[in-house]
Amino acid sequence: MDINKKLVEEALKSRNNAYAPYSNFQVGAAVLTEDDEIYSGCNIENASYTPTVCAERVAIFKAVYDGHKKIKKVAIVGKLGDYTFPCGVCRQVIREFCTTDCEIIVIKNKEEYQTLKFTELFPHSFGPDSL
Ligand SMILES: O=c1ccn([C@H]2C[C@H](O)[C@@H](CO)O2)c(=O)[nH]1
Ligand SMILES: [Zn+2]
Repeated sequence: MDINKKLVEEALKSRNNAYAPYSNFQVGAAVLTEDDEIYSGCNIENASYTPTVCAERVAIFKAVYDGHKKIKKVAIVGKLGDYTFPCGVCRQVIREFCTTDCEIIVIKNKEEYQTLKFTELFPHSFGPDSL
């Protein structure tokens, strides 16, 4: 199966695991590491609100914990039928671990998704090489 399609399916599946009783906005994400492993995540909210973690960061942190520090694709699905783009905090976290040609896949549903370059989404960023 086409890898983008596989990431779309994993993100959609992960969305079902969202813990989002406060916003009722369920999000799923799937990332592809440089060595072709897939890690997925969902958003996990909190009664105190600020500890909430987005789906993208859950997926990325799982990958990094397992030793995969380079990510070449990130797929995201929020409200079905709409494109959901990563929030600012997640863009910065993606920036930390992305490859130079990293792609973002935003998903409307199983059949409709679009791909964009991460640098298009987050130009002029501050990253590890800025220090
Ligand atoms: O790209 C996004 C945008 C929002 N959220 C989550 C955070 C919160 O739980 C809910 C509403 O903002 O959606 C994500 O997981 N990823
Ligand atoms: Zn986020």
